Amino acid sequence: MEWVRSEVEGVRGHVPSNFVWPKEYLVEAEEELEGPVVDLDGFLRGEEEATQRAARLVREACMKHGFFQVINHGVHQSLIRQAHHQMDTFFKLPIHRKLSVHKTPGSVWGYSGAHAHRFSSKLPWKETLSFPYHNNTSHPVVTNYFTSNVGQDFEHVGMTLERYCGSMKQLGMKLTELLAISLGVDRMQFRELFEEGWSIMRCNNYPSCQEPRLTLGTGPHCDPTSITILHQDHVGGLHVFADNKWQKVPPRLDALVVNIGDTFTALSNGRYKSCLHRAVVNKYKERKSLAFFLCPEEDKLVRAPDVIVRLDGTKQYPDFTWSHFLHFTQKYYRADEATLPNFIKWLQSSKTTN
Ligand SMILES: C=C1C[C@]23C[C@H]1CC[C@H]2[C@]1(C)CCC[C@@](C)(C(=O)O)[C@H]1[C@@H]3C(=O)O
Ligand SMILES: O=C(O)CCC(=O)C(=O)O
Ligand SMILES: [Fe+2]
Repeated sequence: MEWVRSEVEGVRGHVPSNFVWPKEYLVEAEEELEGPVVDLDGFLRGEEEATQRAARLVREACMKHGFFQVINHGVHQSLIRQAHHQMDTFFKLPIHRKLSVHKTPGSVWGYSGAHAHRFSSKLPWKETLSFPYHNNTSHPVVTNYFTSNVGQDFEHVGMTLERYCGSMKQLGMKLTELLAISLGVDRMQFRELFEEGWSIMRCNNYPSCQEPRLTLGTGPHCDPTSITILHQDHVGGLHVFADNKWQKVPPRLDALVVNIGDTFTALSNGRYKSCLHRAVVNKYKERKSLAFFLCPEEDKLVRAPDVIVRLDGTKQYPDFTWSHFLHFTQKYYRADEATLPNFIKWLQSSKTTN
């Protein structure tokens, strides 16, 4: 509880009131989600039939709820294990060291305990560490992030997480191809937008909680980003809203969870749903997850391909840049289930007032 005590006063073994979520958020999930588990092996080997099969599954899942899992994804199991281990090394640090990389206002990067420095109610029962990733720089950005912000003794942690991010970026780029195929556009359609983009890597630690039914690890939201590739540990706690109810995503250590985010919804002209999801906590076990958010290059325009817009007959979203959207979520709006429509309204009203 050290991480909570450092941020919030008055912890007495119960859940402080700013961690208690209103009743309507606390509806439990009864069922397990039968989302598709897409085998990527044939697609990654360039086999045509397997690619078409994978694209069909992805298309169906993205139109329904924006969520699927992938197996045979090419990321070594041992790298995933090591990344989890190194994230633990960070979260086990004494609080004063974690706070030395505390997020600064308006920035996505750094350590955050329950986001208590940003919000005053509906606090999430988690601590997070977020850092940027880019593969085409002359220096190892993640390793440098750790050595210059956490300490020289974190070089090895940084190097492992750098390799993990490298694998995520590579897989993310392949997923943009599969998504393009599934939308019926050129498979390289989205490459240019994402290739040079900065991705967001976020490590999540959800401590066990005395009263897990009163709070949430991460409240209901759609990721504002484009494609999220998540690995959850064996504990379980990720829920997806599908068929009008919350459903549990049972952990599968060999699988990676893929979510469509708001920015990809805009790129698909609204055909693909941004996945509404949340994470719950439990009384006995802490839970960890690694979330890699693939983002477009900051100042390039996010706009659905003309072929799609022509076929659909209308353009659902105005053009915007990821840097503008990211700024909206860090300065003006706490990401939730309606971030994209509210961003569009904000964009349009700021155009008319200027
Ligand atoms: C652009 C972003 C905003 C958040 C971090 C990245 C990607 C996901 C977003 C987030 C996780 C969605 C749930 C709410 C949030 C506040 C959180 O609980 O962490 C979001 C992130 C954030 O603004 O820090
Ligand atoms: O921890 C999880 O399972 C989900 C985390 C999440 O949704 C996020 O970080 O955006
Ligand atoms: Fe999320």
